[in-house]
Amino acid sequence: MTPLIRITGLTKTLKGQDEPRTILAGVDLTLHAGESIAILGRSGSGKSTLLSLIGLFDRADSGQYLLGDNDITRIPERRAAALRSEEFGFVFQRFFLLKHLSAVQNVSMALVNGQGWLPRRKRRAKAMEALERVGIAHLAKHKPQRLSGGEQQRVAIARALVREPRILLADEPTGALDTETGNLVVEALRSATDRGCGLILVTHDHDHASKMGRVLQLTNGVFDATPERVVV
Ligand SMILES: Nc1ncnc2c1ncn2[C@@H]1O[C@H](COP(=O)(O)OP(=O)(O)OP(=O)(O)O)[C@@H](O)[C@H]1O
Repeated sequence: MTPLIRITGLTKTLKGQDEPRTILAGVDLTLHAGESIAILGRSGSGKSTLLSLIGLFDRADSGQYLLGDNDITRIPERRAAALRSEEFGFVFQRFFLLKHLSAVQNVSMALVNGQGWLPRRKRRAKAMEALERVGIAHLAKHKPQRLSGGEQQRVAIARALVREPRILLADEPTGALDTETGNLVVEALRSATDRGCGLILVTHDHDHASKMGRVLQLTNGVFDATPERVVV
C-alpha cells in the first residue's frame, strides 16, 4: 500500500544573522497508515523543525515530500493550508484551549470551519465521540480550568482527531505533564492509530517513545542508522 508520507533527503539550513546552520541534513522518513513513530533527539537537534516541515508550516531547502501519491515538495501556500486542515491533526506541548468554552465545545469548534457544513447537533455528537475515544467523555461539560493538565491535553487530542485526519503530529505533548499523566496522553495518541491514522510523536521521554511502533533518533541532522526497534 502507498505510504501516507514518503520523505527523502530533506534538508533545512537556517540563515540568521550568524553563520548559516544546517539543521536537517538529508532526512528520510516513511509513515504508513496505522503506524506510529517516535522521534527522539537532544534539545536543538531539529525535531520541531522537521515536524513543522512535515506539517507544512515551513518548507525544506531540498529533498522530496510525497503525501500519498502526490508530490507536495513545492506546493503553494494556499494548497498547503488546505492540506494542513484536511490531512493533519496537530497536538502541541501547550493545549491552546479556549477557556470560556467547555471541553465538548472546544472540540466541536474544530468542525466549524471544516470541509462541508455540519449542523450543531452533528458537530456535538462527533465531538462527544472524539472525547470518548480519549477517555474523557464524562468531562465534556467542564471548562479547561476545571480539568487537569492531562485532561486538557486529551481534549486537545480529541480536537485534533474530530476532523479524522490521516496523520497526527504531536510535538512534545507530554512536556508539561508528569509521567503518569503523560502515559495517559501517549495512550490516547497511540489509540488514534487503531483506526488507521499515522502518528508522529516528538518527545524527550524514552518510555513514551517506546510505546510507538518505531523509534527514530535525530542526530546531526539525520536519523541514526541504528536498526529501528519494532515493538510488536
Ligand atoms: N526561527 C528560528 N530562527 C533561528 N533558529 C531557529 C529557529 N527555529 C529553530 N531554530 C534553531 O534550530 C535548531 C533546531 O531547533 P528545533 O526547535 O527544531 O529543535 P528541537 O530538537 O525540537 O529542540 P527541543 O527539543 O529543545 O524542542 C535549534 O538550534 C534552534 O535554536
